[in-house]
Amino acid sequence: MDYLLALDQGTSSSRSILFDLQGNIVAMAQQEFPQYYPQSGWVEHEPQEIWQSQLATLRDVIRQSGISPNRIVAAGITNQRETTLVWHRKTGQALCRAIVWQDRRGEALCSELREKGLELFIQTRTGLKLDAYFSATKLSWMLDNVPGARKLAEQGELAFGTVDSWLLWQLSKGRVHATDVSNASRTLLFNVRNNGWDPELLDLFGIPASMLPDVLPSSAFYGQIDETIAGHSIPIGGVAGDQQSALFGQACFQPGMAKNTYGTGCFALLHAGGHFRVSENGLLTTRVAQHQDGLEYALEGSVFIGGAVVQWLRDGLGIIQQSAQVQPLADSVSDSDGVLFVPAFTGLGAPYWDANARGTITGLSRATTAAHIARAAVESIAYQSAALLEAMSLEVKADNGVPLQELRVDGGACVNNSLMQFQADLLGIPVVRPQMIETTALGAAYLAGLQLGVWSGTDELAALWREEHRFEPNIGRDEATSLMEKWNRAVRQTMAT
Ligand SMILES: Nc1ncnc2c1ncn2[C@@H]1O[C@H](COP(=O)(O)OP(=O)(O)O)[C@@H](O)[C@H]1O
Ligand SMILES: O=P(O)(O)OC[C@H](O)CO
Repeated sequence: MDYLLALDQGTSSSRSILFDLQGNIVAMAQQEFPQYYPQSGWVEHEPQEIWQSQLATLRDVIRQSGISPNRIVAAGITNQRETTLVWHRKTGQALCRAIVWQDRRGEALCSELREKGLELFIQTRTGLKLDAYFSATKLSWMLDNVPGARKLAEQGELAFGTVDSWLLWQLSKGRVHATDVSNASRTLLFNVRNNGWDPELLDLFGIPASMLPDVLPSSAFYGQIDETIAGHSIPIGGVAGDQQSALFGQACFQPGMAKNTYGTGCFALLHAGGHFRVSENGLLTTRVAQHQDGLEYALEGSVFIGGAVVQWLRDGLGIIQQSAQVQPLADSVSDSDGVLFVPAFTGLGAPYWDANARGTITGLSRATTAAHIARAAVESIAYQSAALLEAMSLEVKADNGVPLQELRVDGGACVNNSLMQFQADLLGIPVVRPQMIETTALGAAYLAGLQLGVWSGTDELAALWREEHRFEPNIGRDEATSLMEKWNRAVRQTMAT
């Protein structure tokens, strides 16, 4: 029996998972690492802590499994996206801490460019909104603020990368400086329609082309994990950003197929085939993980506070002690008795895009209990996702694309059956949970396995996908519409505050 290794470098922890060739988990190791918040709106990671935690889990998973590393056919990398790193080519030393995707310090440059009317120009090339979320303004900030950085960059001495590139550099002992299309398409520097770094965008953000990694398809030969790392060299056959990797791991290979990941936030991606859209509903167009020739896109939208609302019930309100307790508490009442909870703690993402909105709980009465608030909190995850997916459906319908048939789900909060049922009720389509919910890591393993010839194509992968539970809509469309109207009214109140 042979194995595939997935390295999953997330925002709060690094994980390594060993899969067998049927896509079953054989062993898993995880390590959290520190987050740094040097000032309001700033979020940083220490590059060495990212690498050392990933390395520790890689070694740990191999040790735990008792498998000889020469039986690992290939490794795949998947990662938190947009987070920006720069290092010295000669020494491999990081220039400064990584600027994390949540960091807002690039906002000043974004508004400058917005004032110059460049938003649409950028969106038609990248598919993205001009926002500090993406890598370009983070990289530009480093070049302007770390003493001597711009000069070194212009002399070709610095390398830029997202987290995948940083890991590739470390794993290959400085031999590989590369990224994949799904990660490149989150930088605001990559022209997703002609598949290359865009000279005009580089000019706009002041980025020297010599810093950039080579861009490869997501399933490709990236080089070897150096033999000193695991005792045997292992080919790296796949790289993808975590949300695109989850879309791949969910076997959403055809237009109209979609997944929603219910983690701290929620990330919904709808496969859009070869159709590039400039969204008018605040959605992003991004490249899917690429395993063959041709350009394929996904529509993407995110909910900032998803499962995190449950953490707030635990840490902020103290009405539960553990996340899992939310379900029995919420299920102890038959409905939220008119309570609506809009958890706009950090503003609202797609389709509302209001950075200044703040959370509200409406409809409180003397009869309201902690259970009603818990129920409203759980329902808010489904309401926000439904609004997002509705915007996606409208967008697809407007240009006769393939409509959403069902929603595949994963992420830590998808274990909540009541949440999944309510999601199906609101959407009016089945919500389907697979047996394997570690789809992010699985996607990276699939991409690597395809490259090494473990599978001949995506049909074989689609056959490995197994349904665990299907939640069919239980309410009429009129009732769902009326619920969404009430929700949207509550959202408007939030935006007015
Ligand atoms: N039973 C549950 N119902 C709703 N949310 C839950 C439940 N169990 C865990 N969560 C939430 O799921 C999130 C964890 O999911 P996970 O996929 O591990 O997140 P991430 O990858 O973003 O760290 C947490 O925000 C937690 O509050
Ligand atoms: O690391 P996660 O799972 O929080 O995902 C982060 C996303 O890739 C950000 O775009």
